[in-house]
Amino acid sequence: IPLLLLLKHSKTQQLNPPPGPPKLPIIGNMHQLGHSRHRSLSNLSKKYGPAMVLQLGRVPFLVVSSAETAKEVLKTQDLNFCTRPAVLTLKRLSYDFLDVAFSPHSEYWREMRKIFALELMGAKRVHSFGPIRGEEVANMVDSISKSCSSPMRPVNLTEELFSLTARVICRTAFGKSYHGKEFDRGKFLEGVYEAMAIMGSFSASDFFPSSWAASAVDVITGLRGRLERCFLSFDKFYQRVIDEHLERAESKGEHGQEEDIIDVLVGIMKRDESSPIHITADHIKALLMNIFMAGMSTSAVAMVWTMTELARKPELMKKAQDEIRGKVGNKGKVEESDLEQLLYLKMVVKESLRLHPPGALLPPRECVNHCKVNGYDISPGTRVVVNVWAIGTNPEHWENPEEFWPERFENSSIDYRGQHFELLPFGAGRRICPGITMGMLNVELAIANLLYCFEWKLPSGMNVEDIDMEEGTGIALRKKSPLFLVPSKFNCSSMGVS
Ligand code: HEM
Repeated sequence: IPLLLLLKHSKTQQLNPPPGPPKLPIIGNMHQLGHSRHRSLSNLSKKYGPAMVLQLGRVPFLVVSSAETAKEVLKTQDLNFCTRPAVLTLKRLSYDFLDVAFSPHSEYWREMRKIFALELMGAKRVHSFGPIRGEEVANMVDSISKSCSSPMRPVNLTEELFSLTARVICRTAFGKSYHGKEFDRGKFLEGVYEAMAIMGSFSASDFFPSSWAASAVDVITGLRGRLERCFLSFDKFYQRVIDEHLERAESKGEHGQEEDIIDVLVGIMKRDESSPIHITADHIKALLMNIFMAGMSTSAVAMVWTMTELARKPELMKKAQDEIRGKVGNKGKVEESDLEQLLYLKMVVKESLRLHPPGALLPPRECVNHCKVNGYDISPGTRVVVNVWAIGTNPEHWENPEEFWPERFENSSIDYRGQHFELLPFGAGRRICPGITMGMLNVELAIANLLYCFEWKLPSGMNVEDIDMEEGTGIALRKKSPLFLVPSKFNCSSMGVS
């Protein structure tokens, strides 16, 4: 035994772990995370480097803060880092990891991801949901137009944009005719926010795995109870919607409407004998959880930050409006087919995603095999967090990184689809977001119509410096306080096409 201990000791001595701040007993570096995790971690990385290690409770975390190191982890060694840790809160909400987003890397995940990326989020399917996006954006424009009748009345744009994405995603997932009973629209949205708050909250069991004391802490803080209530209300609701879709499929076969996401999944469930995975109601529920949690607030958060940055720079807003109005002319609305030619608008959205990535820290990955990153040894079981916000504002990659300056992309090929590691709002590698096309269509169409249909001013007495840029807490990096702006209707009929 002493010989074995000696061997083990000499082996650990040879390891070269990444640098990191000194840690306290038991909690490690937890006290250094602060209110704004991406900013605290970014500050620490300025001292300890782009690959630094932190100990949170019993769990070691590798924090990545430069494009080069992100490329190493997300591309060169992706296979070693593309599993997700088995986090307890996510286990319940993902039906024991039957989903895509939190399921560990395995043959099962590959099959489910294929279904998600090709059958639910493939280009053809996403475009088939175009009429839903168009109608719901028009409803938002109508709702805002009503406010224009009282001059200088501010509109809560945060509320309008969250409600827009909720309507689009609900209709895409559940279909046009669906009206909830247990979970009406307002309550459903509350449920989604509660689930996201739970996912973003501190669970002692995740940092002290297999500890009875940590489980007790989660019971005492009420986290376990909240999680169970949240899970049960979603479960009951999803079951009813799935049953309705099954009945509809039995009774009518073809019902003549455009297929919604549950129709597609119910179809796979029925034809599925030869497929490697037998899809059940629980698989459908787990995927619905992903669609609501990963798809809804990310798009809305991106829209709010884009309008906030434009409100702070009226000259850029005017430039974007001139482009849109010049290209779209007097059609009365921007359609999805117009978006391709709105190059400045695309740069504006890209710049907003650089400065305010909704996923400021990528969802954690876990190292599977011992390996080296930047010459440092990384042990299996180490969780890996990529600080997308720190990379997007790293002065080594970006000129004047704090400035909102869409023109920086004018002669640049940098794009957000996982090939340019200085810009990672959708992540990269095998785990890259499979909802990019749908997310970007939601964001660009909404912003284009807001800019085309209205002139926007700040509420009276307010200056651009007064716009509150504080970030909220939670799983998506949202603007903390709602954005209020004053709209006035723009006369689109006066426009010609340039
Ligand atoms: C602007 C909108 C969106 C943003 C900024 C965004 C961002 C992200 C990010 C950063 C990740 C993690 C990627 C990684 O770990 O490397 C992710 C994963 C994911 N996203 Fe999105 N997303 C958006 C829209 C959507 C939409 C509309 C859907 C589907 C309806 C979706 C579904 C997913 C799923 C299922 C995953 C997990 C992928 C996996 O682990 O294999 N996202 N997203």
